Amino acid sequence: MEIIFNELIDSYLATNVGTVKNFLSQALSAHLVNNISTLYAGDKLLAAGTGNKRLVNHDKLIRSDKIYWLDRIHNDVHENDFFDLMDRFVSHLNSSCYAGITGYEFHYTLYEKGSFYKRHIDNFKQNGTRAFSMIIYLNTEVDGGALRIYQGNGSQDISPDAGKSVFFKSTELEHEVLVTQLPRMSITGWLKVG
Ligand SMILES: O=C(O)CCC(=O)C(=O)O
Ligand SMILES: [Fe+2]
Repeated sequence: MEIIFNELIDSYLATNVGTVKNFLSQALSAHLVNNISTLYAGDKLLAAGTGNKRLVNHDKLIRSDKIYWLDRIHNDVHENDFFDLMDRFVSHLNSSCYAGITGYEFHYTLYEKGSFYKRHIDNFKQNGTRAFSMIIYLNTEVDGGALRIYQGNGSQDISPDAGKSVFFKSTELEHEVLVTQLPRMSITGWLKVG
C-alpha cells in the first residue's frame, strides 16, 4: 500500500494534483457502492450544502450531489476498512512529509444523472481547517462527470474511475464536477489541520 501512497504523494508534489489508480481494491470499492445504494434506497442521502456548516445553502444551481457522512460509530465493516486505510495514509503523509494532519472527515457522494458541482474552492485561507481535499471514485462505468481542475491558465479533466484517488490542497485549486450522464459515486473528504 505504501507504494500506492507514494505514487499519490509524488504526483501531488510534481503537479499539485495527485492521482493514483487502485487506491481502493475492487472489492472494497464494490462494497462501498453497495453501501451508497442501500443509503439511497433508504432515502438517507441528503442534498449537499455549500459554505460552512453554520450557513448551509442548498443551492441546486451550484451543486446537485447527495451526501452521507461516514462514521466509525456505524460499525460498518467496509466503512471501517476505508477508515483504516485512511489512517494508514494520514500517518504515512505525516511521517514522510510532516503534513501535520490531525483529523479528517469523509462523506459518501452520489451525483444522480444530470448532476454537477460548479467551479469552486473547498476552503478559504482565512477560516476553516481543511488542508487537503481527497476524492476516491467508485464507478466502474463512467459517462461524463469528469473532475475539472483549474491551474494557471489551463485545466485538466480527471475521469472518475473506480478505485482512483485524487488529492490536492483545499485552499489553492479551483475545480468543478461536469454534468454526469450516469449515477456517479465517490467518497469525498478533507484532511484537516488544527
Ligand atoms: O467529486 C469530485 O470529483 C469533486 C467533488 C468536490 O469538488 C467537492 O465535493 O468539493
Ligand atoms: Fe470541491
